[in-house]
Order: sequence, then C-alpha cells, then structure tokens
Amino acid sequence: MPDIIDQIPILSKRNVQIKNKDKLNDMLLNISKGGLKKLQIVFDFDKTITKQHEDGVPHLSSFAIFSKIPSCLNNEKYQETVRGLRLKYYPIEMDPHIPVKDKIELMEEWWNLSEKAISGLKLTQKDIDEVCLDCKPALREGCKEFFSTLNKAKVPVLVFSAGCGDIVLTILQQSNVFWPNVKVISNFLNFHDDGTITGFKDKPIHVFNKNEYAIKNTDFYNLVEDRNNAIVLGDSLGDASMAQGMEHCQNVLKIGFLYEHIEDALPQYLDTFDIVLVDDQTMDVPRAVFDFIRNYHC
Ligand SMILES: Nc1nc2c(ncn2[C@@H]2O[C@H](COP(=O)(O)O)[C@@H](O)[C@H]2O)c(=O)[nH]1
Ligand SMILES: [Mg+2]
Repeated sequence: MPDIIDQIPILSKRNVQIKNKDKLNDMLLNISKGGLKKLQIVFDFDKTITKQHEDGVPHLSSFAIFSKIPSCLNNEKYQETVRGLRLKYYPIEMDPHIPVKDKIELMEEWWNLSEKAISGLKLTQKDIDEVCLDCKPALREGCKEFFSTLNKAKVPVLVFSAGCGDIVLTILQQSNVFWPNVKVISNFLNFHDDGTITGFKDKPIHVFNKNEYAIKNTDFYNLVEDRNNAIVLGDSLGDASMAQGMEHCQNVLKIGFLYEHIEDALPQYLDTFDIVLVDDQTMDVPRAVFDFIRNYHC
C-alpha cells in the first residue's frame, strides 16, 4: 500500500496531529483514486474560513459582527441579552469536559434565545454591508487562493455555518471568494417589508446540528449527489458531522482546527478529526491535501 502521508511533507509538521495514520492513508488513497470529479468540500465559516485569532486576539464570530450594526449596538436590551447569552453558553460550547450529547440541548437554547433577541430589530442590507467592511474579519492565509483553485477545478464548495448567514454571505462576497461553485447554508434572517427582523428563515442551525436535517433537499445536496468523497473542515467538534447528511459519501476526510483548550481538547479532536491542526491560522494543509488529490495518478 503506497504511503500517501509521506508524499505530503506538510503533514509531518509538529502542529499537524494524526491519530490513525493507516486510516488517513487509506482515506487519502481512495479520495485520490476518485479524483476531483468525485470530490466536494464542506467548510465551517466562523474560525475555520476566518482565523481563530490574530496575534492572540480572538476573532469575532458572524453573530458578534452582526451585533455591531448601529441599530443593534444602540439597543441596550439587545446588547445586554446577547452578551449574557454568550457569557453563559460559549464556555459550554468550548468545554472539552462536557460530553457533546449534553451540549446539544444547551446550544438549542442559545440559538433559540438568540433568534428571540434579534426579532424586532430593524436594519438593511446596507447596514450589513457596512459592518462587514468595518470589521473586515481576516480569512485564513491562503483561503482566497484555495477558493479560486476550487472554483477553477469546478469542485462544489459548501459553506455550512451556524452563524448569521447574511453576515457570512456578505463577508464571502466582499472577500471575493463567493465563486459560482460556492453555496451557503446558514441562519439567514427573515425580514418584514419594513426591514424588521422576524427571526431566522428556517429552523436554527447550531454547532451540533449541522448535519442531514439542514442539508437534505437543498440545491447543494442535489448538486453533489454523484460526488461520493468529501473533505470537511471545521473548528468545533460538531463540524465533523457536516457531511452526515450525505449518506452517499464513502470517504469523508475531516480536518479540525484546534486553538482553545488545546491540551484538554486534543484527545477528543484526535478522535473526531482525521487531521488536527494545532494553532494553524492558514489553509496550507488543506491546500496541500487538495493538490495531492488533483495531481494523483494511480
Ligand atoms: N458572539 C456570538 N457568537 C455566537 C452567537 N451564537 C453563536 N455564536 C458563535 O457562532 C459560531 C457558529 O458559527 P460557525 O460558522 O462556526 O458554525 C459558534 O461557534 C458560536 O460560538 C451569539 O449570539 N453571539
Ligand atoms: Mg466555527
């Protein structure tokens, strides 16, 4: 069996952690044999397409960016509510000692209360455009090049986010990475004619239900029906299940970006992701894996 991992030098870097090299080797071989015509890529957005931190300063999530829109910023009640929610629920989301099954109900609570908090706010797409330009969240180094390569290679890309879909889409557009091959599934806002938010367009997508329920019967699902290999990239444990809704996928390579609680969280990340990137704010490893698949000749 050819040793694929050794043929991708970057996988030997110190911050690249792999629990089961044989499994990864098989996965890389099968995906490479399938080639690009059988491949699809699913990205989480917050702290996956965007960086987790910039010189140690944590990056804003799409909901945090949303809350900086003037009509949100000046709404004391809204600010107090979302600040309190984030203080209560974010530590739970990231706590490596709380089992995922115990987090699900709490994340549902967070997203339902978030939806309640934003209902009644009044804003326009211009507000969203401006706050994204002001906050200008940094994409991971190499992300723009990676998205351009995937577009040229006609590989379908899904950006699957439990964040605020209107913010996510606007950032992708402003960053010039919203290519024709890219689809977004996220919590898009529903508006009254007068610009008042009535809630999310669909059932809330939180970090632990980004799977089949949200992906079935979408444009993306129909687009990738004959693509049975996937690469899934995320920063939260729940992101590893993003391709769960595509049961036709035979090989799902999961790449996890770990930055918080590294020591405590690493064992769980190694059990969940095939490749764990410790404090890596680039797309270097995913691009090297993709290049290997693209150039593979059996
Ligand atoms: N500052 C806030 N962050 C929030 C809120 N609700 C969720 N979140 C964060 O968003 C990401 C999900 O986005 P994804 O693109 O990574 O799926 C999640 O990790 C939460 O921490 C909120 O109300 N305020
Ligand atoms: Mg994320």
